[in-house]
Amino acid sequence: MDHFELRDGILHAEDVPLPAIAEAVGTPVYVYSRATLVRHARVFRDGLAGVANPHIAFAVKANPNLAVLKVLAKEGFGADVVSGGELTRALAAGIRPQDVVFSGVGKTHPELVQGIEAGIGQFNLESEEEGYELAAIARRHGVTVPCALRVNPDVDARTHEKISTGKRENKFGVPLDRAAAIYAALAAEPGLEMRGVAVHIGSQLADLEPLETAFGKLGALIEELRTGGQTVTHADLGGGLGVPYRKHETFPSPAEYGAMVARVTAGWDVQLSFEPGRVIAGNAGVLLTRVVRSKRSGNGPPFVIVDAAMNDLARPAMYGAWHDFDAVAPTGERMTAHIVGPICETGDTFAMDREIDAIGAGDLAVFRTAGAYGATMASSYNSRGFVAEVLVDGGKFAVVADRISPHAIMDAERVPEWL
Ligand SMILES: Cc1ncc(COP(=O)(O)O)c(C=O)c1O
Ligand SMILES: N[C@@H](CCCC[NH3+])C(=O)O
Repeated sequence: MDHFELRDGILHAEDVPLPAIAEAVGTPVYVYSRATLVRHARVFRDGLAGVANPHIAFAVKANPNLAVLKVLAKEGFGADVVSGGELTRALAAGIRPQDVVFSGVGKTHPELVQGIEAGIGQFNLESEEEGYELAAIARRHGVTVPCALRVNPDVDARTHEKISTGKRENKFGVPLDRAAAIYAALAAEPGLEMRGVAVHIGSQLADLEPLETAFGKLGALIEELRTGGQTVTHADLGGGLGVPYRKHETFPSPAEYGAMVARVTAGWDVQLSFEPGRVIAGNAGVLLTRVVRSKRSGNGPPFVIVDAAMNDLARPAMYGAWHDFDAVAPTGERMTAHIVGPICETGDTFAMDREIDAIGAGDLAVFRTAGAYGATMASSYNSRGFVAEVLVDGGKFAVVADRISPHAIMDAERVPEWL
């Protein structure tokens, strides 16, 4: 359930008719619902009722917009960040440094320094090498930094191969069979406080079993570490819970997920952290677009050319992902069409042979489930600029990211005088 519904035949975001946003801000534009973000945050937290004192860190990569982060900060969420830029955003949005977890395989030296200087809550180390580098920086700063070791459990998350992170061949974490030795080696380093373990096996997970398998392996590792004399007080279970992209699809609920977590982790005696992204933000946003024109295509269905493109919403082009497409003012008529953007690539295709609301030039429509991995993956390809973002709250709305024009991008470019 989300807050994007028809009222008197017009699609609204909460109490705001989408045509009002299109008129004020133009299209394409991402539209987020504050009420949906808040509801998802609470449903996720409530789902963890069986877990003592869970720490929930929103995966900033899913939607790093400052206003979105602030909504979640107000819900008591921390942040899972994977770059200095995300760290800066999380702090700017009011998330306390101690509630920030820093993940990522390629944290650079300046990013490690930034994390230390900000006093973040935990570094999730993804390699032994990173651990030694962080330890050296920590010693230079005269501090001891809290760390968890991310392990690669070699579990197939059964999701799209490009967003699977927990198979042996993926770049993430350290191999489970070396984890205890690496943990012990890093725990001996002055400057590091090895306090826990972390796992994240992938995104858009449709079933709980791979997660349960991964968590089971993590539990066994905790036991092994403790038997070996190590201290383990924290475990980070990552994110990954999938969301429906098509009407009538069902996914495990946060409550089912939480019940599984409570069962599997009973007796671990650690503080658990979570890094949900998509499940919080995905269905809290749509990409509002306008049909530029329809074009006949031989004997086949017409091409409905919209003003949004793969540079604004990359998921269909990148992963062949499905996003429901609905007219803002549906007439009840249906048609079959190919939905494409204006970019000069065949890959700029949102859907082929899709049955959709009958729609034509000038009409508004939305791509649903665009609140996660939408605007954040945008580019300015074909010199289209960067898409704008709007946050709705009841009957009001605000632009929370300006549209960045091709002019503004050009302003950052220089032609050397010798040319
Ligand atoms: C380390 C880490 N944590 C959390 C997430 C968030 O995942 P999701 O948006 O699937 O919940 C990701 C992305 O998959 C990730 O790489
Ligand atoms: N960008 C991906 C998710 C990546 C998750 C990264 N940890 C998507 O749109 O589905």
